[in-house]
Formats: sequence, C-alpha cells, structure tokens
Amino acid sequence: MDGIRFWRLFIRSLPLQAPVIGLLATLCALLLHTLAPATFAALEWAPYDTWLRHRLPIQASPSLTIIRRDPAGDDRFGAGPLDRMVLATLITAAHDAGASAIGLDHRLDYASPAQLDGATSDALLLEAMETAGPVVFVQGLDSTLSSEAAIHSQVIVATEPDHVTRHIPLLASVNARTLPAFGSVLYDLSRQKQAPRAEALATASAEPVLVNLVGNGSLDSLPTLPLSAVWNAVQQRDHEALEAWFKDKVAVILTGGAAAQDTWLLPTGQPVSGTVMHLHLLNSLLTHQQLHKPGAFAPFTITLLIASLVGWCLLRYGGSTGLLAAGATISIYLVLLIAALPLMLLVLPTALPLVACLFVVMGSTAWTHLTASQRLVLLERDMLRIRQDEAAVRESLTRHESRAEALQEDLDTARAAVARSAGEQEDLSRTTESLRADLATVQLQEQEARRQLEQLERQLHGLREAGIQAGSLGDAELDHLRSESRQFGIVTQDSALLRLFHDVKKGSKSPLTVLLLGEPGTGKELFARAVHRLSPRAGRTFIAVNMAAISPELFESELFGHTKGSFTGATADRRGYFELANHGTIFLDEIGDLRLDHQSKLLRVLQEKSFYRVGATTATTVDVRVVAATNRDLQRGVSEGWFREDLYFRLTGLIFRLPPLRERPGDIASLAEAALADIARQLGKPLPKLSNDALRALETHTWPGNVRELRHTLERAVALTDQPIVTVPDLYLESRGAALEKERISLSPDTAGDKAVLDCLRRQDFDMQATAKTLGWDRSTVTQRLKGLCFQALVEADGDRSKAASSVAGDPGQVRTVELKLTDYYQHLLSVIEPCSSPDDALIECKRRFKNLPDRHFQSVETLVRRWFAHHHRSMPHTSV
Ligand SMILES: Nc1ncnc2c1ncn2[C@@H]1O[C@H](COP(=O)(O)OP(=O)(O)OP(=O)(O)O)[C@@H](O)[C@H]1O
Repeated sequence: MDGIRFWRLFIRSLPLQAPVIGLLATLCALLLHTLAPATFAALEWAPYDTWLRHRLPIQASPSLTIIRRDPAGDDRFGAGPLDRMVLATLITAAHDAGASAIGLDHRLDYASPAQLDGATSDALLLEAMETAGPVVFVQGLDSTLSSEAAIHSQVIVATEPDHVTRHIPLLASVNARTLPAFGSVLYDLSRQKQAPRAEALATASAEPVLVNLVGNGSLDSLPTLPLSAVWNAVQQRDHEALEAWFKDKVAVILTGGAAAQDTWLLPTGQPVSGTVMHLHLLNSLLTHQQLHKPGAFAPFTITLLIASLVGWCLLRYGGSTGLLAAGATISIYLVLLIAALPLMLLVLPTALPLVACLFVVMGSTAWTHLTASQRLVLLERDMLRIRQDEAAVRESLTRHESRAEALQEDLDTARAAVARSAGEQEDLSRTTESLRADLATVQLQEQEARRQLEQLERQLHGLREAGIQAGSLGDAELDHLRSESRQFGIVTQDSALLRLFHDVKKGSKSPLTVLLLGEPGTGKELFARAVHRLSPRAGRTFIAVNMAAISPELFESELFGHTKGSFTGATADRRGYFELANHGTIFLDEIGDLRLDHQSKLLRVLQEKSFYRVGATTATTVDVRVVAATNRDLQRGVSEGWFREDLYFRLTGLIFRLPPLRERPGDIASLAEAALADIARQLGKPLPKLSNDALRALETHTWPGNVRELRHTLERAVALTDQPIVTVPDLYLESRGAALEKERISLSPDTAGDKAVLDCLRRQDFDMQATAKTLGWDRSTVTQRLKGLCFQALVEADGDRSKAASSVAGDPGQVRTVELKLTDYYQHLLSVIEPCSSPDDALIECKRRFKNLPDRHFQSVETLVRRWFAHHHRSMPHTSV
C-alpha cells in the first residue's frame, strides 16, 4: 500500500522524477564508460586537447635552467653516457652559482665503467652531491652510489585509454618503493631548499596531475643551455655567466640517460620522453600555471546535477520546448566548461555529463511514453479532488449568499417597521456585515479553487499537448496524419487535433475503455467510429447508442435485451445493444445524461462483462469494447453527486478531449470546403464557392454548436441560394453579442416572463450576479424571481424539495445549487410564518416581508402558508387557531 502511495507521489512529482532519471542516466553513462573507455577518453579530453593546441603559448619559467647535450659537447665527452666527473663538475658549478635545486635524469644504480674513470669519477660525484645536496636523481634505488644527499624520483607518466598522455602521477611505486615525481620534487626543493620527506609527499597527493604544456610540449619549447657552453663557462670560471644561468634557479642536467628512452604521445601530437613531461610539470609549478581538476567524486556529482536538470527541463516542458530547454542547459554547461579552461585553468568533466544527458533524453522520452496514461489518470483524480473542493466552496457560497439576501430582506423590513428598536437593527446589520465578510472570504476561496483548477487544466493540457506521445510531430508526420484522418471523415489542419488523432490511433489498439469529451458537434461520434475502425475489432459490429434518447423504462431491455414474456409487449426474445455489439464496439453517447440507477447497472456490465436479459435467469457474457462520449463535465458530476465516481473511473481508460471549433479557427475553411462539397453532392447542385467575406464571417463567428452548426449553416445557405457563390447574407449569421444584446433589451423586469428569466438563470448556472448583469437588472430583482419560481415549483412538487429543485434546475448539474437556494428561501418563509398564530396573520406578515415578490408568485406563498398551517394543526391538535 505504501509502495503504491509512493509510486503515485513519485509519478506526480517532477522534483522526485528528475533526480532519479538523472541518477539512472549517470549510472548508465558510467557503465558505458567502463565498456568503451577509449571513446570516453577521446570525448572527455577533446576540449582540453583542442585548447592546448589552439591557445596562445604560455611562458616558460625564468627560474628554470635546463642543460642539454649538444654536438659540441658530444665531440668533447663522447656520445655515450657522460663521465660522472663531468656531472660532478656541473653540479658543483650550479650549486656554487646559487641554484635553488639541482636535478639530473641520471641513475645511480651502476658503478662507472673503467673507461669513464671508474671509481674516481663515482667518488667525485658523491663528493659533489654531499656538497651541493640534496640532488634529485631518477630511480635507481639500489644505488651503488648511496648517499644521503641523493633524492630518488620517478619520471613515470600516465597514459589514457586513447593512448595519449596527459597526466603525471605525483607518487608512483618503483620496485616496491613509492617515489615522488621528478618535476614536483624539484619544485618542492626549490621552495624549501631542503629535502622533502617522501612520507609527507605520499600523503600530499596520490592523484595524477594534469600537465600544462609550454608550446607543443617538446623539449625545444623549454629554455635549454648546451652542455658545451656551460662546460666552457665552468672552465673559464665565468662566474657572471654561471650566476645568470643558475642563481636562484632550478638546474636540470639532462644526461640523455636511461629515462629518456621511452616516448609518449602528447595531446599536441608530439612524442616526448617521460623526463620532458616532468620538466613541463616543473615549469607549470614554477609559473603557477598548473591545471586543476575537480575532486574524485566531482564528475559523478556534476553529471548527476546536469542530468537531473536536463531531465527536469524535458519532463517539465515536454516536446520541443523541453528539448530546447534541455539543449540550453547543456549549452550553458559547455560554455562554462570551455570558459573554465583559460579563466580558471580548471578542467571540468565532459564525456560523462554529455553521455548521461543523451541517456536522459532517451530515458525521459521512454518514461513519458510509459507513464503518460497513468499520469493522466492521476491528474484526472487531482482535478476531481479540486472540483470536489470547489463544489464544497460553491455550496457554502450559495448558502452564504442566500442567507445574506434573506438578511438583507429582513433588514429592509426592519428598517421600515417603526416598532423595531434601534438596537435590533444594529444587530441585524452587524450580522449582515459579518456575513458579507464571510461571503468575500468564500469568494476568495472560490477564486483560489478556480485558479488551482485552471492551473491543473493547464498542466493537463500541457501534458496532452506534449506528453501522451511525447514530443512534437514533424511536418511530414502531420501531413501523413492529415490525409489518414480524412479517411475517417475527420477534416482538420489543427496540429493539436492531429496529435489527438495520432493518440487515438495508438489507443485504439488497446482494449481500454475510451471516453471522448467535447462540446456538442465537435466530432465525438466521428472519433468513436475511428477508434473502432482502427482497432483489431474493425471487422466486427459498431453499435452507437444515444443514452439520452432511451426511455428510462426501456433502458435495461434496450441495453441488455429481454426474454419472451418478461413484460407486456415482450412477444419474443430480443437481444440488447451489448449483445449486438459482441466482439465489436459499443458507443455510449451522451453518457453524462444517464440516471444514477442506470449508471449502477451499466457499471456492473463494465465490471463483470456480463448481464441478465430482462426476465432471464442466466447471465449473458459479452466481449465488448466500450467507447463513451459526453459534452457534460463528468468530474463536476462526480463532485456534485450526479455521476458515479466508480463509473467515471471505469470509463476513463483513455480520455480524449476534442477541442471546440473556436480553439481551432484555422479548420473552418477546410471544414466549410469539405461540407460544401458534400452538401452539393447530396443536393445534386454544382459545387458552390464561398466569397471571401463569407469565409471571414464564418471564421469570426462563435460556434456554440461547433462543426454540426457550421454544417447546418452551410446546408441552409446552399439550399436557399441559386448563386454559385455563397455570400454573407446567405449565411444568416447572428453574432452572439447581438443575440445577448437583444435578450437584454427585450427583457425588462416588468415584462419578462418567468420562462425567459429561468432560461437566463440556467444559462448562467444560477449565478445571480452574472444573470443580473446579462439581464441588466439589479441582483435582488433576479433573486425575487427565482424565489417566486422556487415557491411555485415547491407547490407543484407537493413540497418535495428535490423534485422542485430539479424542475427549476433543468440541468442535473445545477440541481444541488437550486436545492440549496430553494431550501434557504423556504426556511426563511418558515421563519416569518412560524411566530404567527393564524394563516391570515402569516399572510399579512409575508406580504410585508416579501413585498418585492411578483404578485403572481404570492399565490404560491399562500398555498405554502396554508399547507404549513394545515399540517401544523394536524400535528399539534391542542393548538387552537
Ligand atoms: N473534424 C471534423 N471533420 C469533419 N466533420 C466533422 C468533424 N467534426 C465533426 N464533424 C461533423 O460534425 C457533425 C457532428 O459530429 P459528431 O456527431 O461526431 O459530433 P458529436 O460531438 O458526437 O456531437 P454530439 O455531442 O451533439 O453528439 C457530423 O456531421 C460530423 O461529420
């Protein structure tokens, strides 16, 4: 149960769905990362690589001096390994000249051979190290020349799965010992001028660092000195030159030793040795140009955040707007990512977020598809709840309104009666004021309910627009749908209606019950037939039943059939509509007009798929697809109690709301054209044309009867004209505004008949204010007329309030409102007559109190008064009149 509740909450809540979709997409992207690491690496580093290749070159550090071997030096010392005596001389010279740190790509794990002065040169090197130390060497832990003054380091680089080298591990394990990076240890030395402890470095950073390259990353991009030049300066004791080269600088002596053999490919396409990579690292440290990456969990967190945001955009806005919003989010991130490189030297993750976003797009589309119908049902429930709240608010509003009106009346009478004391009057007006305040509060509540309702409707509309089939349809698909819908007699250019047809096509394949909602003449039956023809039941029967047209007595017999002799007139067994539609589709039109007792019978068939023919003792089972339609607001019916909630939910397997013609004026031209062709064919007349003005008039007319009314207008025009062109006068259109104006002018309170006032009240849903406005009367005049009508109906219904209310309301949807008003009017009447001792006294009092009630209605008041006294007498025999 909790699971279901959570699921409902989840499916309703975007802030919950978006992170879950984001998380799943991130996990999928991570999985893909492990499956295709090379592709990921190429994508991940694309912005960084491109930036390295195309940015303005960065400066090499003036605090770095690199001595490299040159041909002149090789002529002098030979091209092979250098005599350690030479290295010792260079180290001493650099140290004497004030070098802040000295490093060599030289290994100490072998003893000098005899041809390179053997032990003598080794001893000289050791001595130089002791004097200048510490000196950084590469690897060679089991060094033959062990010295406290030697720091062992590594020139290892890390290679990505795309075989490009971008990182250097600051610590790496060599022969089971953790060694610091050559570049970083030299930098630390230069800063501290003392040997950093390896342990301290081990905790300092285990993450490989990204290297910022000078130029293309080759050795030539860094400042180097030829070995021969330095040697000459040493020999000539050129202290000035030596100080210029080494004072407060990091001196690196490249011996071309063992570390220089392996080469690695840089993002710039340049192959380099590990030592050169480490020199670029050293340079970026010295120039404070090192690159940063967010922490280990940052790619995951950033990806989750962006994927969730993109998911939210897609789910919130849906369709092309959602895609645009998602695209904008991704673009903003890309701009940030690109700007972060030069501005902050920060490398943000690329591949994971982008791939996750791709998964989010696919995932949200699938999610929207899978849950659209469920979300619709939940939204319907939400709307229903809101409607119920609204009904409650409306009810209390009606109560307060009537009460306030009654009090106003009492107040008027009280004012007129001199006998009344001033205190009472004050009391009365205080009550009225407080009721007015209540009324204002209730009206505010109603406004709020309406706002919520509108919001939900907008959500629902948005969901339908973009959600059901997720995303907009392309022009080609719309064209295809346009011609396909024509085959079902549906003429439309409107993309919303075409999308709806698209959904109907999809929904038709399922066995779900379909509910078609829409104003009269919007094509509900047309769509119901399309549902049948598009379904797997197309070859079977389609039975259309107008529920409003079936007489209540024959309801069961018509729908479920009867057996011979089950009632008078049942001369033979007869199959009902449900049986006739077996294996096919039954279309229950005007389902909103079904009486409550018939609703329960229908519900049973929908639930059990079986029924009893009238007079039968065994049940008949059928397999029928139900399509229902109504132009009434069933949700309101549920909240007001005239439509069963369980039946409502049975019917709402799939709901389609057909838009009225006023929401798609673009359809009028093509509908008119199709209707004219049809009418001309039926009447055997040549095809008439519409004048431009006539078309404009049709397009600006409000069509309460929608397509049916449009068709009738054209039928009448074609029948009455012999001209090949239909003009504006042929259409006999009357604008709605003009009709209302006419009504307003013709209805004055003195002359207007009750029927006309009642019609207007019904049209305005018994909203006194709106009716008064339409009629141009004041509100209390309308109230008096309704009061009179209610009293009259009460008399005719023999005091049965429900019956009286339903005869005044006309529309079952208004019965509740009328009943509330009627009850109030009657209660008020009773409060007037109860203190009176005789009917005649009561009538005199009523005359005084209801002086604005039309005279003809006073007869009803009299009847009610006399009936009440008659009843009162019978039930209270001791009271004498
Ligand atoms: N999109 C459309 N294209 C062509 N004709 C249409 C369209 N919509 C409605 N019509 C025509 O309008 C008329 C009324 O349509 P239909 O009976 O399907 O409406 P309805 O919504 O079921 O009306 P009601 O609620 O009054 O039963 C029919 O003649 C139908 O062919």
